[in-house]
Amino acid sequence: MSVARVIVDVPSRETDRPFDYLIPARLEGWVEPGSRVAVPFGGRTLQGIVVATKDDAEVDRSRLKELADVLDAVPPLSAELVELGEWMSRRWLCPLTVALQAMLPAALKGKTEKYIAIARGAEWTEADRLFDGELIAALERQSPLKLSTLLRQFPDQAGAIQRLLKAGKLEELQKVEDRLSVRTVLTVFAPSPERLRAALEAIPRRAAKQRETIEYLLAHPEPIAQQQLAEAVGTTTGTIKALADKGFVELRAVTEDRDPYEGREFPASAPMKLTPAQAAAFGPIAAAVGEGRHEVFLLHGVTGSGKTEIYLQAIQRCLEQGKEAIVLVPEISLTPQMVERFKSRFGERVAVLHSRLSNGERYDEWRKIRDGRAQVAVGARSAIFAPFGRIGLIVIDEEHESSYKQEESPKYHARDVAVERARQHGAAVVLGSATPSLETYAAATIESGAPGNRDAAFRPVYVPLPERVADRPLPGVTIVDMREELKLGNRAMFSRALADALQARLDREEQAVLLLNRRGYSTFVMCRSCGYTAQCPHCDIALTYHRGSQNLRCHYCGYAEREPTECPSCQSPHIRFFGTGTQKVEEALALAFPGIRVIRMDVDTTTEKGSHEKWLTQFRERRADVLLGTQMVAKGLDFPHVTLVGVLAADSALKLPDFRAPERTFQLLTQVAGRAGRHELPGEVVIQTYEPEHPSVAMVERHDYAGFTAQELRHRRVLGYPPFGRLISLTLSHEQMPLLIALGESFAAKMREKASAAGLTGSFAGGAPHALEVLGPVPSPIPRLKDRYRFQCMVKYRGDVDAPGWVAKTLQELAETTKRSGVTVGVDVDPQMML
Ligand SMILES: Nc1ncnc2c1ncn2[C@@H]1O[C@H](COP(=O)(O)OP(=O)(O)OP(=O)(O)O)[C@@H](O)[C@H]1O
Ligand SMILES: [Zn+2]
Repeated sequence: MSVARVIVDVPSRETDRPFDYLIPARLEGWVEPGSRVAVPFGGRTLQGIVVATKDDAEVDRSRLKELADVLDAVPPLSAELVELGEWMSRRWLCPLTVALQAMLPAALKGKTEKYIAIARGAEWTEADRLFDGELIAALERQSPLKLSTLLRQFPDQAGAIQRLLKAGKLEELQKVEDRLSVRTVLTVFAPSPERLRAALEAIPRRAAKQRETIEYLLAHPEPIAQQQLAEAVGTTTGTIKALADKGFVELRAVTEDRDPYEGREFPASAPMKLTPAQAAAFGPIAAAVGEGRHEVFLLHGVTGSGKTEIYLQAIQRCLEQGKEAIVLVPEISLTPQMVERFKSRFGERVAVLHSRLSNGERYDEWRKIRDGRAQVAVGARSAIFAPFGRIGLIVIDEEHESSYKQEESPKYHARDVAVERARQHGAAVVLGSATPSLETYAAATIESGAPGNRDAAFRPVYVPLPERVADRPLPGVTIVDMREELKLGNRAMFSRALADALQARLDREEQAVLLLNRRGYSTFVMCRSCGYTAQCPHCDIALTYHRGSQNLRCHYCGYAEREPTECPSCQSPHIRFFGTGTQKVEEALALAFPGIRVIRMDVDTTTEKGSHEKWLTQFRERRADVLLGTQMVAKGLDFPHVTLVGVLAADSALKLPDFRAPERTFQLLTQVAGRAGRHELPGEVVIQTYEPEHPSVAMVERHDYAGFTAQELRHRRVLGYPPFGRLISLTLSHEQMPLLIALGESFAAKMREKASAAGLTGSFAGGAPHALEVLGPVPSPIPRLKDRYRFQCMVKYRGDVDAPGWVAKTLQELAETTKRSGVTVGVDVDPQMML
């Protein structure tokens, strides 16, 4: 008998190591790295993942427990993914189980369920039956029975169950339950023609329908769904069941994939002839894919330069090598239009993974990948864990998107995972963007690399694509200073330039996209008389006004209160809602342009499943003049009749206390501007702002990515921010502030000790090649959430410094103190959000 090393699904630092279990004889041969198992752990049964197996010669068998069960016929993870998980847990300082669980489809994240069973040898007395007869009868019919089901049937019997448990007549069991549901279809399997003919002999003449069914099967011998067969013959499923009961045909439940794109047609598309610029960019990528060589490319192509066609042809090349490809796109741009481009080219070979699928649908798509029925996985962030075994290419579209970073643990960045996974597979990586992140751009273009940026080995090959296809020009951009508008007496939401441009579109029956940049901007409530703003009583955050329910809500803790009619502080009735919501813009459009047809896309109008698709189809079919929305209208859309893009409040996110705010603003504006004039009709862009001279706005006018980046990189270099330094942030939270400050200070002190012990004496600002600095503890930008104070420490380092290792070690040294004080510690390595 051998031993399995299991990572048990308890996400804490203390249990973050493999535990050994004996593999009982009945499970021998079923257990390998990546298997999902149920194990006894601390008196409970829990789910775990096997990370290794070993011979029991090395261990003291008498001390080990046995595995309770293996949960899948085919292990959901592979040895390669288990190793990737180990790498992630070191890279982002998270427990291994957290990394491994992130790779499983939600349907496989088992939950432990309690079951009640009749204890072995239990004997019922008259009294038992008298008091608890129904309960006992239910268990006698089906034992074990889920506790939750039992309590649903007998809502007031919790006491009785307790009593019988204590008396040893019932026992409690634990099982790991999958939420996995497969759809099965009853399918008829016909035997050989000889046997069918024999059946015909045996069935009496009066059973006409049975005979017709057999005759039908003689003519159509392939397996057929029971329902479908009944319809074809013009009978009921009863007839078929009767045949199955007599053994004339076989009836089996067959698993069927749920196809989220069922009933949709994807007209086949042939590869396009690449433009010379595309061909030049494609060359080196195709070579690496063809040779099965690991190489990372930064495909820097302006909006509408035809990057997607390059992805498609690179994937083609990859499939020709008999390998598999993963394509990541931001969740928000996983629009039907994007999916269609892949499905049209590769048809059935494409599996799509995104969060708008149901758990069941996602599980089915995932199985297509694992079982080798799909070779291309298109999906959002977590699709990077697609269970392929022979990856030849990984594409990350819009590589600068912050949604590739997961904000909860494991706080991984899909781009980094992609590079590591591709390295293991000898696969090529294509990072595509019109506005690459400064980190990637610097790594690809700065001669010496950017010191301290991720790992030194990250040196993408720079592949530019500076022009749009077919010599189409980039759209002309007009920047409107809204302060000037105000001076001239225009108090409207739309500048004259934008209003004129919109009117021209209506006259010419062209279309417009309007972006309301609302990141960091909310509809809050303020008193005009005293300046009071409505705050959450539990968090240091302004409450947001919700027009639908007419209440004020906290987006962090869910607290809600009724909309005030007077100021709670000074009783003035002049309490107003501030901030421009998309609803307000919609109303203003209707007033200014009577009869205008507007589609509004924001969180409120896109909650329903399929709503994205519905709106975009309507817009594509030109059933609306304007597509108005938040960030979600900025990306990936390619509509021939859009000739105008308008941006309201371009600068609203610039004030956020985040050093990436200018970069994000520039990216968003450039991306949305890129939606205009992508086909024959030329495009125009109008950007309204209060800060026309800010580089994030001004450089968009000239489509000057290089200029913006050069300037921004100079700032970053001075401040030692990425890509010229790396960050690890530590967030501490607790109800009592002093505990936080004390723990934060111990952390900072211990980190500084380690730095000086390693001889890091040079200062960060002084430009030392290897340096480490600890900032804080200081209150977090949101200093209180859910009644808990929040403090943070920031570790800034560059060069050859093992800061993540030191942080891990320091947290270990402080584990006792942390546990005693009850302070919650969150670590974010290479954080993307500073809030
Ligand atoms: N070789 C080609 N010949 C003709 N048309 C092409 C070619 N390549 C791409 N196109 C067309 O050019 C348009 C823009 O291409 P695509 O959407 O791939 O650009 P992109 O670089 O991905 O843009 P963005 O980053 O803005 O999403 C599309 O309508 C596409 O069909
Ligand atoms: Zn709150």
